[in-house]
Amino acid sequence: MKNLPENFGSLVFNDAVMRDRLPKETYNALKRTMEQGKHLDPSIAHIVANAMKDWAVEKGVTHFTHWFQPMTGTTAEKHDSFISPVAGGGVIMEFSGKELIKGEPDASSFPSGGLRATFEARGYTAWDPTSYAFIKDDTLCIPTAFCSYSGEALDKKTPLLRSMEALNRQALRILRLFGDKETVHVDTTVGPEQEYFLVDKKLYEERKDLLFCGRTLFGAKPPKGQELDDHYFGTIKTRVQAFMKDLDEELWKLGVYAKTEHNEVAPAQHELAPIFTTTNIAADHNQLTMEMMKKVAERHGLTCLLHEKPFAGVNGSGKHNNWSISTNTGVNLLDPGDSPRENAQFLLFLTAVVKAVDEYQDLLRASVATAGNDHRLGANEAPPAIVSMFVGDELMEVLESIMRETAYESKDKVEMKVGVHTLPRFIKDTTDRNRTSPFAFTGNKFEFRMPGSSQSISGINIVLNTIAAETLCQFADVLEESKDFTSDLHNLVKDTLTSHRRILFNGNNYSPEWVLEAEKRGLLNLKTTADALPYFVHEKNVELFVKHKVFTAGEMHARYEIMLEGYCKTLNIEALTMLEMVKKDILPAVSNYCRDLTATALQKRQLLPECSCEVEEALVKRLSKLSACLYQKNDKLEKALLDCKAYTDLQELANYYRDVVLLSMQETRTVADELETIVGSSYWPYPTYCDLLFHV
Ligand SMILES: NC(=O)CC[C@H](N)C(=O)O
Repeated sequence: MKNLPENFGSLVFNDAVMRDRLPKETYNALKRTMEQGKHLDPSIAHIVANAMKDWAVEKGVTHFTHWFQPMTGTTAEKHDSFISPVAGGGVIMEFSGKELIKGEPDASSFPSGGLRATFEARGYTAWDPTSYAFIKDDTLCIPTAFCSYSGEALDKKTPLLRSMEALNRQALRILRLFGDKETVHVDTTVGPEQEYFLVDKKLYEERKDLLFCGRTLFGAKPPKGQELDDHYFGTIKTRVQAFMKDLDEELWKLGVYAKTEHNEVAPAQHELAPIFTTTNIAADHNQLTMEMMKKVAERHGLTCLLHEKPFAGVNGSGKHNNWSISTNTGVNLLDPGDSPRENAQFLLFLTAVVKAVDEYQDLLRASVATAGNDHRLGANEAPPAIVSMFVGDELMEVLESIMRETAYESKDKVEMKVGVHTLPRFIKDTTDRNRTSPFAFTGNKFEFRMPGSSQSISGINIVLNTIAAETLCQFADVLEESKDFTSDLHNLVKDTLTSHRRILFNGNNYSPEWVLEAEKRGLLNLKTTADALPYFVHEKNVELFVKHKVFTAGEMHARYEIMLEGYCKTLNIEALTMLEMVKKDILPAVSNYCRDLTATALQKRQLLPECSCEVEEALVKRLSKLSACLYQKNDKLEKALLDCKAYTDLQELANYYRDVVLLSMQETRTVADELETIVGSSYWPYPTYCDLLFHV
């Protein structure tokens, strides 16, 4: 792209465009709404809408859409053209303030967890002025929140905005205690690292499992996997490089700060990391990034797989959520700073997060619970299902010295007093990394490594923002009553860290010893989605979200139901795909191979009766045995699926899928994968792992 700075955000109705095209008062009013969350005066909406339309039409746009994020995890849009008939049979292009502010898509066909009955179709989309409008596929897209007629959130954006507001309220209370009078707004920021696989589109289309499920349900291990670590940061192949270049350009035009791209550990796996930005914008941008990855891949004859575990035996894909808290004046509140005051404030925020992660480990686990992520967590470089927090050895030593009130083992052996002493400089520059940790402090932010690659980041950040808001709120309640701030602050940090020390773990999260140790510490180990989701609606968690006005109890129960249903439906589709692949493709392929082997042996005998047919005989015998076994396993899976009908309770059904259906699928796969290693290549009905992973 020529002249990148000039073309960056060329498809976004951003600040520069608004300043240029809006009357001064309108611009200022809109800015106040964006920066301070102030209510938008409807009278200015019309002026904004008109300016947006003129700008878009100049760029060849004919349609607009409210762009929203229903509970499907993807985005939704309904296109309307700008045309409005005029006398004489012509049209003019129009876009009203009303159309900008509010849309009325049919809400009944989106998951609502019982919040909407099918006949109650009405739902509303409402403009989110904090995220810029943009042009995609010649359509003006207005980022919007989506709610039901009675106001319940039916999307991921509404509660995300509410959670950001909750955190803002509580963080400001803390800042005031430290004498900060300037900050008017506190936001969380996120930089989500997006992992993905690229496979050849033609090969992809030959596999029903990839088409229907986004992951391979079968596939024997290829002779080479990722054991040589030669793909990680390796030279990028020409075709992939061309894809990345195109992708960057598309994203830059949309104002997405695409920054780092590299090969990941598994063959055919890659990563894109953007520069961090305000959380709701980061969430919108991540959705756009995933959409663009898929679209741009198509142009290059590739398919982008965003599933958490498309291939067994190699790394899965995560979305590491780099989360921080910062003020409107640009101060990162998770940066230790240099003075005792900054350090004290940092330690208080850090402690709030430690307490939040410990007390709400169940919610964090539930926020990343999907059928796809179950395959990833705890395997091949992904963190395990046990939530713990890494702070690095140096910071841990400081925290220990605060907890024990003993001297910190530095040159001058100081006893660390919060608010009095200065943190050692290297805390700020820490470069420690712990790839096995689910939640790692990385110098000035937290990297939550559990989220799956296909997930919207909204859900996890709703949880992060709200749990941090809660612990900050508790701290503010105590400190606002304090008569001796420094001493009370020190004690608060010390006592809180001591009570929540169990969540801090710097070691290897993969070791079997950690599982036992974590159990001793009383940490949860929720291995599957079916285990984790019920925690979402535990009393303390419902209380939390209701208290901070992020969810109503009804909205939470609806979401629990949607997530459970999603889990069951995903497994059902996977099991049905498996049945079909075995019956229609794998068994017939084995049969064809056997038939040819038999014919060869018979013909050989006819030609030369004394000639050995040992190979054909041995193969036919082995294949017949294995295919009979596959037939039985498939039958068992089919019966297991039929038995699902007996369950009317959704949680029980999810448990059944976890305990019976998944197990049965695994048994089927084992036999089929063994067959794949024996059947001749030209007979096998699908491209193999070898083809998929090494042929881009
Ligand atoms: N290099 C890495 O950070 C690997 C991460 C791994 N792919 C995951 O699933 O989280």
